Amino acid sequence: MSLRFTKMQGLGNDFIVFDGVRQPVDLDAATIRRLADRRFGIGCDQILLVEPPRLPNTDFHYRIFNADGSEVEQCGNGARCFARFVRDQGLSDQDEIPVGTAAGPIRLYLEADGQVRVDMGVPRLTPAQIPFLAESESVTYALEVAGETLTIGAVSMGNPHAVLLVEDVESAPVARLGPLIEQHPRFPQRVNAGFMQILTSTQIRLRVYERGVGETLACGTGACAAVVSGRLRGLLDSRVRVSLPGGELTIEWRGSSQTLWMTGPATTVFQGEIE
Ligand SMILES: N[C@@H](CCC[C@H](N)C(=O)O)C(=O)O
Repeated sequence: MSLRFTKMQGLGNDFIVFDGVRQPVDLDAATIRRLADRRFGIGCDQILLVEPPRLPNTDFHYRIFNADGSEVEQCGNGARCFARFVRDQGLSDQDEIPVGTAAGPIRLYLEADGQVRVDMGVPRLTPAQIPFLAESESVTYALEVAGETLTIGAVSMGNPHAVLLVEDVESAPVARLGPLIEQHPRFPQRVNAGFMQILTSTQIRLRVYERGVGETLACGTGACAAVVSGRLRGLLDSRVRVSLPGGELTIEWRGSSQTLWMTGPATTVFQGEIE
């Protein structure tokens, strides 16, 4: 089978994007792992698949696969690339694009300055929605990891996130704690682990160890979850600049039961065809 693809990136979080509207795309986990491999394949953190709509009042369905082959519910940097892709490929001529995901509908807005703004929906905080094993909902939880008690926030942006506060993001033990948190038995569907340094009430630094990938240069939903957790802890304002190793995002969230907005870039790197 020969497949046309586009390589894209949002803040260095990189994607292989397939148009599953105009060509049949049938991906199994082994094929995804092979395509995502940086030596034997094209290389990416996630594969994004554009499909015809499944949910009412949406124009497309957006599917996301991690480099380890697992299908996941949401991807923020991918959502911005998805918007740029459907416009550049002529699949849509709209500036506002409603899209269905496994986590529900989101809305993508192509801005005049080239940035993409995404209505990411309302963050989910109850343990069952994340999913996270806890007696009741709380702003922070104690999590035992390798003999240490960590204080984490737990947030779902459609996909699960644990958020830790650190003094200095550069020296944060992302490589040591990331995999242990990702696989922690209290997160039955595994989890993305964010390490957040608060600079001011309007600016944070963040590194994310992503479920199914490892540390990436940026995680859009991780940035959303960090701002939600920081705001619930009373440490952040409603509009926050998030500096990630690959660049910056702006996150806006007024508070509980409000929708969250993410704004940032989306870039095409190259196009190709693979057997
Ligand atoms: N890079 C993404 C998140 C991709 C999915 C994540 N690894 C998961 O398993 O939930 C983003 O930009 O949000």
